[in-house]
Amino acid sequence: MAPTIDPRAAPKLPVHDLPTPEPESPFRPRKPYRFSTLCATVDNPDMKDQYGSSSVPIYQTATFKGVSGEYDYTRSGNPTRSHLQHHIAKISSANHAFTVSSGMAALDIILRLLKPGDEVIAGDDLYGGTNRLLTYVRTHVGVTVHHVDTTNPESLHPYIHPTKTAMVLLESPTNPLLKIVDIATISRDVKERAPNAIIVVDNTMMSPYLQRPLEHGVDIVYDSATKYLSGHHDLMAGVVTCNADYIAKKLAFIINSVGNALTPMDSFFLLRGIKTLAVRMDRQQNSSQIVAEYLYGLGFKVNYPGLPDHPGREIHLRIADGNGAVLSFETGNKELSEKIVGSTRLWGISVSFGCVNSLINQGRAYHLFQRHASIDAATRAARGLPEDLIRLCVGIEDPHDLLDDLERALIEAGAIAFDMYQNKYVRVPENHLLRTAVESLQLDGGQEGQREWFVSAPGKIILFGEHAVVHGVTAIAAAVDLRCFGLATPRNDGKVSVHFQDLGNFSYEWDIESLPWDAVTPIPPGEAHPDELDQRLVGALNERVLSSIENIQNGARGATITFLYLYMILSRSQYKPGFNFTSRATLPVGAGLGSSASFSTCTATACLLVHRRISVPPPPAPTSTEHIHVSHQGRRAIPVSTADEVNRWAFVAEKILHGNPSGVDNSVAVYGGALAYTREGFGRKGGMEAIQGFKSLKFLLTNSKVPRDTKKLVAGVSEKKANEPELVGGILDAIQSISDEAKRALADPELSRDSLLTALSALMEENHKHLVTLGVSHPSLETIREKTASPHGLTTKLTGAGGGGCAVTLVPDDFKDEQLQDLINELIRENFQPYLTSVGGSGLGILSPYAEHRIRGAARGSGSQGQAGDGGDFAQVTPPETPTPGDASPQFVADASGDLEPLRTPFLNSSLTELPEWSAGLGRWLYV
Ligand SMILES: Nc1ncnc2c1ncn2[C@@H]1O[C@H](COP(=O)(O)OP(=O)(O)O)[C@@H](O)[C@H]1O
Ligand SMILES: C[C@@](O)(CCOP(=O)(O)O)CC(=O)O
Repeated sequence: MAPTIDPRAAPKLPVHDLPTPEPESPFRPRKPYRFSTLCATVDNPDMKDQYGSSSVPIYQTATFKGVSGEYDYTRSGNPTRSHLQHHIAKISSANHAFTVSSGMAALDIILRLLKPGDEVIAGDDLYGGTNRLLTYVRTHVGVTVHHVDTTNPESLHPYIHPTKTAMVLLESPTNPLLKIVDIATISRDVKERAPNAIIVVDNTMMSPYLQRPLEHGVDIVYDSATKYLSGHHDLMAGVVTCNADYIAKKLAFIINSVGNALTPMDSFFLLRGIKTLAVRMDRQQNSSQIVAEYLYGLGFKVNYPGLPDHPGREIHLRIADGNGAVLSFETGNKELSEKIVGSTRLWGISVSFGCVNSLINQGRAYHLFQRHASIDAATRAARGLPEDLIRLCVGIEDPHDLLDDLERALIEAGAIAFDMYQNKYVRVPENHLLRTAVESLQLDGGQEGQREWFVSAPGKIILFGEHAVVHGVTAIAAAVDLRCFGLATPRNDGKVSVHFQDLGNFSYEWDIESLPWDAVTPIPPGEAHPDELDQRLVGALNERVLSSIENIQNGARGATITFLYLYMILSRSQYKPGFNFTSRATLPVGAGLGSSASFSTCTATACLLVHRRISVPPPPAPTSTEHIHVSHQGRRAIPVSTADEVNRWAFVAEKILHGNPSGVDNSVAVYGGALAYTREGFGRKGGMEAIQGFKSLKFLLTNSKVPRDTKKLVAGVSEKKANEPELVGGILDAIQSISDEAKRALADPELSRDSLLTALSALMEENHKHLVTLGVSHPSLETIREKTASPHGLTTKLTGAGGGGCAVTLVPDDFKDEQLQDLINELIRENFQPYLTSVGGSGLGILSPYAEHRIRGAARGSGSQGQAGDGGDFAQVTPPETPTPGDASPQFVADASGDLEPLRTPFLNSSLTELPEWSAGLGRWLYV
């Protein structure tokens, strides 16, 4: 999308006296400088600096000595302010300029020209502050105010009185609806009918660069210089300009009497800001055009004069030189608008506009920030200020980043979704039911019945805070490049089945109707699961479903109950789809790397998808503006609301497997990256915070291969806490300080890499000792610590629940590859299982269900086909133990239709080393 505004094409070049180049020859007329040159050139021949300073000095003084000088008292005059006012007059085509303490102060000075009995005609889409002051003047001064639709010049005619009409207040474009007012025609009409009326224009939205109303017959122009003129939201100022000497005299008298002229310091800063007005505005309005066209292309109602069908565009083109950098759009739904505004990151939620940073706000934000607080709801409605209106004030950031951020917010809020037929994002219909219908139509191709869903989620390492996190302490954890995969394959024979290849190849199937439906209270879509598990359902599953399976091991029992619990509680009475759920992981199971959470996340996602309680918009397909979407290539294509829903249900699954989980593991499995996680309800502020700076760290994970049970270890620590509250309380506090310190160190840009690694090593050492005191270490873990410490000098701590499982070793940047290989070999000789892993990668992934995103034929084979996927950093030293391949247990019966499912066979057949690459090669993965 090319910017459509070329500032050089601006047709009008105002003629200014100062400064102008000398004529090139007596025959060639003087050529006026262009606007940006005028802006940057602060030059007043009548006020040459005694030292030739290039920047106007700040005369920070209240008084001036002597009796004959030009200045005596800063309220009445100050050299810094004089320079500024001269400069503003020059760029505004004005004979006179005044600067006061704010935009409202400027209007106040102007309104003081009125006297009792006067009549004012004003627009009906005015800034709330203007409205408030007008109301005050009306009630306290005895002035009559007529609000009319100034977009139609004729609507003023009935109110123009030859003698009584004293002032006409206009603004174009209006804020925030960007309505265009023909200030030239209105000025002419008013002058013809009421020659003494003063026509005033608020020019803040345009600035003198884009519009100089004095050139169109207006008498007074005012600007809130807090906006574009200064440009950085670092000062408040107002500007008043005019041509007529008699008006200027009155204004000067009022400003001096009131005493609100701009201070020397603010005058200096405003003068500095003005020098860059043109360049800022060029960039801001070019980006605005791009943003406006993007939103318009999505089908939103967009208010921006740069759009071809904007009402009054012809008039605007006549009176202005550009379209400005404020636009607004409507979503059709107030709550949706609130979500969009709340989901942006780069666009700041703030009042005002004209700053180099982009801002966003909306109906409710107007109330919150009192932007339009002085217009009550009824008046707002009457004046057509829609509650769902979102105003965008575009700054100088890279427009691609602005679009990226806006697009992500629109996706997250559910305002746009991918349309596979058009191969692009489109606006989602306002009606949610309709939206869901469209999604299911898109996903199912209009057919009833199921499709295959392939999902995956990462394991995690906890660097600091395991166990303590269960009791409300902050843990610091990150996703690892080892994942669990889950495949839901439809069945048409009224059965549901599971196949857990990593758990002794366990598989089983049930007639759906034979499940204990009498023991379940399904939770309707949109409702949350209660904090406590439904023990009636857990009991029924254990006693009536699992008891008939012979020799089922604990791991498979837990996984089966987890699956069936979610399957049943998420069902709706009429809709109990049959399918097989198969899981496999490149993660070692039960080793402290969060296999249970990644399994829980896959199970929850599969059940939610199959029950149609979540759906996925595919990522944008390649377009000519590819660079704009670069951050969405497969990533962040799953809306946060969907991720939140999965996370809630993955936590329920973790409760079934773990008893009392903290929620850190499933949060990492769903959101990926690295987080500081604090559980709610323990006095500290709960929640998650993304942690940067983790991804570049290198870790060696070593599986001790000693099996252990997280549920028992977590319960053991709780028991110790109950028996020895002081000891455990002290340890919890100490671990909290460790996590806090680690967080600080990771976020500290000043800290050198060496110091960071040293700090993290020391904190890991300390955290491990506390875990030893809590009784969750194991001799095998201590052996790994010794082997890595001597002679290699590396720091190792247990990670996860301990009691065996895994240890994590921080590998410094300068640690030699050969030495690392020696260490790895030594650990393998000791019968440990090392993995070199990168951290901080993607969270939940769903293979795009859209045919366009699948690679044909990829499912049939296994191994390295298609492009490498997200697991690119994966560097497994030795594959984790491959579960013994065996035949499916006798109970397992393939799909009754006899069809070979497209993905299931290759999924089961690919080796663990091939699995990441094979799955990545199937097509496009969508990530949280
Ligand atoms: N790939 C998988 N397939 C089925 N169940 C799994 C899988 N991975 C983990 N689980 C479930 O999670 C349990 C392991 O949980 P846990 O002891 O907490 O280990 P971890 O530390 O790896 O999370 C297993 O016994 C099983 O019930
Ligand atoms: C011990 C704990 O902090 C982490 C458990 O991790 P894992 O099950 O060992 O992967 C428990 C929890 O946070 O739920």
